[in-house]
Amino acid sequence: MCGIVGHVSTSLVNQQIYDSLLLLQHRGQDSTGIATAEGNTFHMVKLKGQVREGYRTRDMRNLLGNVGLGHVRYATSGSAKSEDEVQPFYVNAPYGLVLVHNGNLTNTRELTDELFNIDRRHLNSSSDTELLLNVLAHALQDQISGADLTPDELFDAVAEVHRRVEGSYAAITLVSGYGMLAFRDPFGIRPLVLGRRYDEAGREEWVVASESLVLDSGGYEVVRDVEPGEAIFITNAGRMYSRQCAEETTLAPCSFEYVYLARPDSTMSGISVYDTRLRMGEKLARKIERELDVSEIDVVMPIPDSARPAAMQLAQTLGIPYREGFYKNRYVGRTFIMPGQKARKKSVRQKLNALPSEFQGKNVLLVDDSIVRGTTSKEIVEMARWAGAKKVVFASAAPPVRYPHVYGINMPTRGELVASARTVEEVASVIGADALVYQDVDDLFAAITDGSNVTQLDLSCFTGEYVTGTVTPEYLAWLETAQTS
Ligand SMILES: O=P(O)(O)OC[C@H]1O[C@H](OP(=O)(O)OP(=O)(O)O)[C@H](O)[C@@H]1O
Ligand SMILES: NC(=O)CC[C@H](N)C(=O)O
Ligand SMILES: [Mg+2]
Repeated sequence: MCGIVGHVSTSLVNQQIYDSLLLLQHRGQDSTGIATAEGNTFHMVKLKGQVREGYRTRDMRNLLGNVGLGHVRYATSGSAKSEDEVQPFYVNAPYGLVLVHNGNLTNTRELTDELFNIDRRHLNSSSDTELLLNVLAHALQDQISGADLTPDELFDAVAEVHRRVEGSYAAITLVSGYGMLAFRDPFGIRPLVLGRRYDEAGREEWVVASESLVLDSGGYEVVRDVEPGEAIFITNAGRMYSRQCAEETTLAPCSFEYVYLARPDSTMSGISVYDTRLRMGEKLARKIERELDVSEIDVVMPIPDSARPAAMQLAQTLGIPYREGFYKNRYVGRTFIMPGQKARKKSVRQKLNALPSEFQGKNVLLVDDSIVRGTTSKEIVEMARWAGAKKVVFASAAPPVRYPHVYGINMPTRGELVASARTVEEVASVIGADALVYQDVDDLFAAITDGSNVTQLDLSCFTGEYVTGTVTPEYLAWLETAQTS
């Protein structure tokens, strides 16, 4: 999952983009890039690694202009290591376009073939984002009629993107000389929110971003989410246009955003991530009450960071003390989104350390937001025992992850998923826990949607049902071989 942001401002935008990307760092750590538009010229800086270590003062100084966009990447297509796949992507025609993308396309093979053999467009990487940009550029080229580009021509091009492209995409594009275009796939799988503020002269400044916390911190009001299938165009002068560009839309946001990916202080589709995690904790507590003898549990502990709100609420619901027995090194990034199993495994130990005084002679209930590959939980259970725990019970605030996630989270092969071909008891034994309780899918659904207008979610990694309806067994088999590294 990546983080994207675009700003249309009345003053230099480089620092704002940098600040926004820092706030979105939890969505991707592989690489980052910023592009700005100064008149008809794009300035662009792309780097491997994270925002804080990457950008130098001289990079920032060159990023001139009042309009720009940025990206933090967590690779889901192609390779995390490839320099050629760092976003933004650029094409010089029509007009000059740069694009950032969060999501994952599922018809990349067909698009690659069509773009080369029919549209005669050159592709220089195996990134699906490069495909998305080229489909958009080709469609826009077909739309241009007069000397000046109109919002409707841009929106018609997005409509063509919706017709050709399958999968998930929240994207932001700069159109040289004109402005910034943002659009979201017809299922709204990946998030995108629009914000506005006023400068000292009362002029509008706009932002679109993956998460609302970017808006909060920049002093923007949340205007609304970009609707599924909708496109928004903001001119360089700050005039905003929008249009629904898809023939049919169904809002089905990715449930994994609420489980793990998004920051708790963000709100997506009108649903607070933090409140969702509290509700997940409460529902999981009820299930634990039904399945285990709760009086035997001495303490509830979260696996930092993402499990904290759920574990806190779970402990309160059960009336059991909540303790923090694992201490986290804040300088190690998120382990799940690191490329490569070796790095992930090493990082869990570097990242978390157990405090023996909290474990000695106790029956502990460890709560994590999810168990995906089982890398974290296996190490954690071992550490809890080493620290002196008598009994280690594990609870996952998400249901078993049994199916590949094809919409922008890197879990493409069933073989990697610890729960894919195992019963709950078998997973418990793999991770070394005395007992294991998973959230039910219905409870997760209710925890996310309760009190909101959202009636559908992408729950595919838990259920195997893919909302776009275009994910075939043949595609999933191909994915296993074309795995991102
Ligand atoms: O079963 P696994 O494959 O290990 O994946 C699941 C773990 O990975 C994530 O933590 P991560 O360290 O990425 O981030 P966090 O600090 O936000 O919890 C998630 O919160 C789980 O703890
Ligand atoms: N996680 C994402 O959104 C990744 C975007 C794109 N698929 C890439 O791999 O670069
Ligand atoms: Mg975690």
